[in-house]
Amino acid sequence: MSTDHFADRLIARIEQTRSLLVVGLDPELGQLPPELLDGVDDLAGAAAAAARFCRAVIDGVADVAPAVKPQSAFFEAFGAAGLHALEEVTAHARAAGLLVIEDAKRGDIGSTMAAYAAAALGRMRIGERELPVHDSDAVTLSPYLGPESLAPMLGVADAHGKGVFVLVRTSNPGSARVQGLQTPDGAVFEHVARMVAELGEPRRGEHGYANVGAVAGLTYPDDARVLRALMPHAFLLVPGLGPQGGAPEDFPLFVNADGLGAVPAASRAVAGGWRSHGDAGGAFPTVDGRVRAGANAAARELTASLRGPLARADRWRW
Ligand SMILES: O=c1ccn([C@@H]2O[C@H](COP(=O)(O)O)[C@@H](O)[C@H]2O)c(=O)[nH]1
Repeated sequence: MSTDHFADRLIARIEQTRSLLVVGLDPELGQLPPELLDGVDDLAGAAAAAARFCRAVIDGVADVAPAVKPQSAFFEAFGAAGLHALEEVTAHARAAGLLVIEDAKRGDIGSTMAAYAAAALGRMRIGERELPVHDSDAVTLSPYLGPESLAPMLGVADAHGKGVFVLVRTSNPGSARVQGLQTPDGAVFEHVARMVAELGEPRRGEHGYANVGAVAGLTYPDDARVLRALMPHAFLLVPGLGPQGGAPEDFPLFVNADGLGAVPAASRAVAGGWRSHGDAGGAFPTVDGRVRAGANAAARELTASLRGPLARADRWRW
């Protein structure tokens, strides 16, 4: 059993790749180069094409990003073949050295969460044996069933060096309607942030960061300060770059003074790099090469766009 700590592993990868960028893998078929879908006419073929696309993206970003974030919905949409594709993509990313954050947004009563924990973080007990299942490094969780609903997932995370990211302030426009509701002690998302901090306090690694992180949308930069103050030791997973309109210049608001504590996540802006960056003078004759090169160039460009604003923290003067 690994006793490594998720946040320490994430920091090690950040230092190795000199990048904070988490690359989302959202293989919606419209995002794939059309050649990958030539002759595809069933779910198994579509799932295989999606997996091939994700493998090429992974190969393109393995040296320039610490982690990938497969969106499980896009894999589940292909049925059983999609689950197989998700496992294959996860294994490919881990073999390439990337951490894998499964974006599954799980949340249910405790007994069901134990099954979700086995499914996402990779251990299924059968009799005396504990068998590896789908081996992600972390998973996103919904907090709305309360802290005890998260306990089984945290138990598995603690035992196996894994992590969780709890939805606190999501990037979508409608999040304000629920998460932004005001109570006498602050907005609902502030209560959730306090819960994340409490759950994380006994779960801090060598670098001081907890294996309980939070999702905080880049599209709500005005809330970054309060979130950072309420959860100083949580890693924030910050989606919203690119098509959702989040501005790279706002990302430093989510980062701690040590230059750590937040990782931006971008899916379409990187995986879609084959459209804009992937054909440098026809240098990449294969579709896989084009996807790989496009993702690599887009990831480098996004990382560079964050580096300037981050330079105030010593760690990022690279
Ligand atoms: O608050 C949240 C939480 C999760 N997401 C997920 O991130 C990606 C976003 O894709 P982009 O192409 O980078 O916009 C997607 O899988 C969402 O489910 C989020 O956007 N916001």
